[in-house]
Amino acid sequence: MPRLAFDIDFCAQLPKLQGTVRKGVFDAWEKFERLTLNQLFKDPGLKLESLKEARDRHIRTIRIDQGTRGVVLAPDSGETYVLLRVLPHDEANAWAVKQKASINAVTRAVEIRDIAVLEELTPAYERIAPEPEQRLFAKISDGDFAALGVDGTTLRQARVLTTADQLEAFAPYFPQDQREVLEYLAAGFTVEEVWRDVVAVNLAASDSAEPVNPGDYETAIRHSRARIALVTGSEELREILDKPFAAWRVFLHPSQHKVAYRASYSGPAQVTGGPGTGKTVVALHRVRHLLRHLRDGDRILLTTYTNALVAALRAGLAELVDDETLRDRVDIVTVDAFAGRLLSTSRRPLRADEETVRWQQAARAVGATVSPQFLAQEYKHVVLAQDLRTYAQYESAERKGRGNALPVAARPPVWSAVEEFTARLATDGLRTYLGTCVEATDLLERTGPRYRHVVVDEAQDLHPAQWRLLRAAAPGRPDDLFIAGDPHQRIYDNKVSLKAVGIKVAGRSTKMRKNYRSTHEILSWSTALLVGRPFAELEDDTRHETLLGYRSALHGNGPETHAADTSEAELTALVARVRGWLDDGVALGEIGVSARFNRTCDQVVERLTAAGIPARRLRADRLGEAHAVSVGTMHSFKGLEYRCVAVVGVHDGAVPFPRAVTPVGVDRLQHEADLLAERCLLFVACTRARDGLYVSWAGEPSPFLLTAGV
Ligand SMILES: Nc1ncnc2c1ncn2[C@@H]1O[C@H](COP(=O)(O)OP(=O)(O)OP(=O)(O)O)[C@@H](O)[C@H]1O
Repeated sequence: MPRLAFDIDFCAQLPKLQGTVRKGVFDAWEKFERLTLNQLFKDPGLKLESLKEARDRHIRTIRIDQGTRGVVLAPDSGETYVLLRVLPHDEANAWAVKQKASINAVTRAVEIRDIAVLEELTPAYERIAPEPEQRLFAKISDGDFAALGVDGTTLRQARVLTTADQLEAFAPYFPQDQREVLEYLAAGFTVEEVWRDVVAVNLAASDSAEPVNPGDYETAIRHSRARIALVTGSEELREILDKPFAAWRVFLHPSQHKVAYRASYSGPAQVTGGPGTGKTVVALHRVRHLLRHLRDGDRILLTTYTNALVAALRAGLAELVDDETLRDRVDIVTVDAFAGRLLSTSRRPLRADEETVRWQQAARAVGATVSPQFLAQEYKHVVLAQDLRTYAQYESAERKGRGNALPVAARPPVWSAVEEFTARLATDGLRTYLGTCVEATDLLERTGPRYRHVVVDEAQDLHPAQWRLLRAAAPGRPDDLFIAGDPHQRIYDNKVSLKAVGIKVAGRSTKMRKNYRSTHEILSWSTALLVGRPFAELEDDTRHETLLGYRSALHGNGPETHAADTSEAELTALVARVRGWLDDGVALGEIGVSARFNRTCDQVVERLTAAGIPARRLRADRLGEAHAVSVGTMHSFKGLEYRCVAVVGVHDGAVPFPRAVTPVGVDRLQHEADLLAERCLLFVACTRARDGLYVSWAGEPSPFLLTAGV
């Protein structure tokens, strides 16, 4: 039976296609379902035409609606055709004649290349190329290229390239799998790494040891799951057409698929990766996989850091899992809310501003002479982090990672202050979030785990007390914990060795490298904010990594920066910028504005509203609001994304915010950690942007911006 499948590049076009064109696509798909190939070729409405000047006779066009044609891959063998692009009539023909389809000899997947453009570019580059040994791929042998699936034609073209910039110019025209191989090699990955991380993951889809049959497109299409969607029913197609941004539901990269749909992990598993590499997407698909195999009575906990992210995860899961009763078996809550629910306590959580006063009172009551800031940090980073319950334990505790010595003789008053602080909280009907986690963990350890699986997103900011709670929430069995996080986006100072909290992910940790969100320009600019900084890996504090090696497949404009003389002028410029985006067709709900302080956010809302641009403070219950610009603090932007993002108030004295940075004199290591958290905060805010990033300040720019070339 014939059928029409859909290429990922067609899906990328979807948001821009008009309703009549989408309907035309739907009608064409239906025809393929109803008619035989013979009938399809004769159908006067479909007009399945070959093109006279086509470089590849397998590339044809079909009628979508008046004036619009679809370009399809129409193989001789098999009955599956693939819709590659939908374009106005003349453009469709012009594009179609230049394309050539082939089957990758190693990955066995279908690839499309713009052979006409490649053949035109190659001689021009050859003329200006230096000696072969100075060219981009001089050190890679033909044999290695072949082993990675690079064919003779691509090899000849790749051999003329001298710089990564030249590769970028060629990239959109190269066949997809081969392009990825070239880009990773150019980024400095070894042949072995590219084989393991790029090629082998693609291979997983095919199990045959037979040589590839270059004419068997039917099989090759099945091996192209990462790029070609086979739609099984009209409902599924309607969903794809109606929810054009949800490409991640359909096209997982093989590396994502492998991690999310692995049948089982023998213990806790972890996925790491830079911003926008699809960690949340993988976590959601993992939940779908676990749901499919969940036994009666078992439940899943899907947890993250903020309420806004809870709302985003809930919306994401609803897109991925249609069955509501199945979805009801997943509890989606923040870790703190989970702890509070377990205890069903009526005690009120302590606000941050109340904490300092209470530490002051506790210190005074027991005659301790240390500062409230020191006590708060000692409680969080030593007492709660190491789960110390008695003075004897505290006396012998190592205080690793603290930058100030505390001789044993000085510890009794500190411990007394801690006891005083916690006792007063209890009498006053108050609690701290982390203290609640400790109590909830004790409860679970007495009464037993509540979930079969726990899936954690944005894991990098969790405190050891929160990790212990999650560890206790599921029994230590295969697939107990699935953890997604990025150490580069740590914006609260919780450095955790997972091993120390009883979670061993060694051998079950995967790193994602391909950024699906931001353009290459936004990603590299933002990365410059961090370059040269060592980051502890989540699972092992002794290993260090840099951000090098993350790549974005998308291109666009670079970030725009704006230096204003005054805050007033900065707000005026912001209004103009937002208006510019709106004029360019960006929807209100696709714009986010972020600042370091609540106060600035309020001013932004006020100014935008006064200018007639609807704007709202970001709230979990309003995520995805279509009719207003979202305005929120940098902290609240964690994990979210917008088509266009403005980060404002990035001036000296605000980022880093001096009050959030412990003075060197109080604790040298804490000072460094706090500075790094502030740097990461700016990085997180900037990497929320998909297509457009705008960064502004009044007066002197933040010193962090200087590393990004401002
Ligand atoms: N395979 C895919 N195909 C298409 N889009 C994808 C794919 N994977 C992820 N995306 C898109 O990329 C964007 C980033 O994904 P996601 O939020 O999962 O990344 P993340 O790694 O969790 O990001 P961050 O750490 O910055 O919060 C989203 O818009 C998502 O829909």
